[in-house]
Amino acid sequence: MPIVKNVSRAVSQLLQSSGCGCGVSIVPVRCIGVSPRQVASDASFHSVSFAESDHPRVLITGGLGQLGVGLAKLLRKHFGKNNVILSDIRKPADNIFYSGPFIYADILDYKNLREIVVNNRISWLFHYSALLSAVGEANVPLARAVNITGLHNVLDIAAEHNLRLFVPSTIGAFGPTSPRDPTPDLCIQRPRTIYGVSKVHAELMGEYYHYRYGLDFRCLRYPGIISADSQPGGGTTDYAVQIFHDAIKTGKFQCNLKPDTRLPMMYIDDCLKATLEIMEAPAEALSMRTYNISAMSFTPEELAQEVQKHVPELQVTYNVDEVRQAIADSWPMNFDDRNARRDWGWKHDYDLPELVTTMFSFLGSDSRIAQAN
Ligand SMILES: NC(=O)c1ccc[n+]([C@@H]2O[C@H](COP(=O)([O-])OP(=O)(O)OC[C@H]3O[C@@H](n4cnc5c(N)ncnc54)[C@H](O)[C@@H]3O)[C@@H](O)[C@H]2O)c1
Ligand SMILES: C[C@@H](O)[C@H](N)C(=O)O
Repeated sequence: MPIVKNVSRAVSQLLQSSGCGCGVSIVPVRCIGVSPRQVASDASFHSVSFAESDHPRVLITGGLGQLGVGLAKLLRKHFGKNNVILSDIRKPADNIFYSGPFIYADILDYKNLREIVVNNRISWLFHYSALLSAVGEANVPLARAVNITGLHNVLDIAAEHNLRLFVPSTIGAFGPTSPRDPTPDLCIQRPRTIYGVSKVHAELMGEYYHYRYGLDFRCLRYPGIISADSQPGGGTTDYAVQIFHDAIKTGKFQCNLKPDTRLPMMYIDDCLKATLEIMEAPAEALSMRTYNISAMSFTPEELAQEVQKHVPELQVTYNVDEVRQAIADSWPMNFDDRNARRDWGWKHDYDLPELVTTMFSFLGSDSRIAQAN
């Protein structure tokens, strides 16, 4: 009888302690072929990390998309080439394969992912695999599997192995009933795309695992990201990358959004800098676990005018894609990122003129691609 009493007291203490996020000692552990179950552990994830002198061992999922290769390059500079493993389900180009460790990892294969984390002693995981807004609408079952089931696998493995976990969210996590100008961190989130729904789910699940199990979950809501040496993966903001390539190649650009569609945007270097900064921020500095980050906001017309300062002969026409336009019309026009600036010192470097100049200096010469090799 006393044993039963002690056990029930311990269980009730554990349940009461949930919510503070500190010292919670139940971890969800999944057994292959068995439904999720819980085992006791004395881990405190907030304090568990690598020793001060060590570098984290990093895994990037979905690393061959627009953002992953640049992230690997930045992290390898900080933590050493062999401490950062890039992964994807696609075959890497030679220059990427030979620039550092690459591994096949399907986030829908829980066992394979767990094996990679264990065998490589991973301590930080950047979860980049996703189907973006436009391709997600074109294949909802796949988007649901990758963006939701895949996230569940990543969350369980991260909690089980005490990982620090970064999951990017997006301006697409807001919807038509959210305040759009500006959009604060905390407000109504009722997105109308499977992409947005899956990202709100990721934000909430990550925060739930943080408060319930102590998982060190960190999340940034990225604006549309603009990069010179990597192609976007099928989103609503892709036009803002394509215009540079078309301006150089043909001098003609057909935009699939209306000229006055205002969306938050960011240059890739700012995005990756923010990602590293929030992962390095001391836990005490983070009053929240999901932050908006912002740099600039523009319309296709404003971007075209800035591009025409470099390519005056550029001709821009508009052929609106109804799916993308409806998505863009439901997203924030301006992003309020005051909390990120206050809590961990977020500050962007690139506004529209610097972005455009930098894009042309990279695209004009192939210097950036050459540097990556
Ligand atoms: N690029 C942006 O403008 C932007 C903006 C906001 C948020 N984000 C987020 O940042 C992350 C990276 O974005 P991105 O632009 O590089 O995306 P992307 O679409 O370019 O790349 C996603 C990658 O995920 C991989 N992937 C698909 N299914 C997979 C699976 N089953 N297992 C493993 N990998 C799989 C794809 O092969 C692809 O290389 C995503 O989570 C995205 O939602 C991106
Ligand atoms: C905004 C972002 O999440 C992505 N670039 C998209 O348009 O889907």
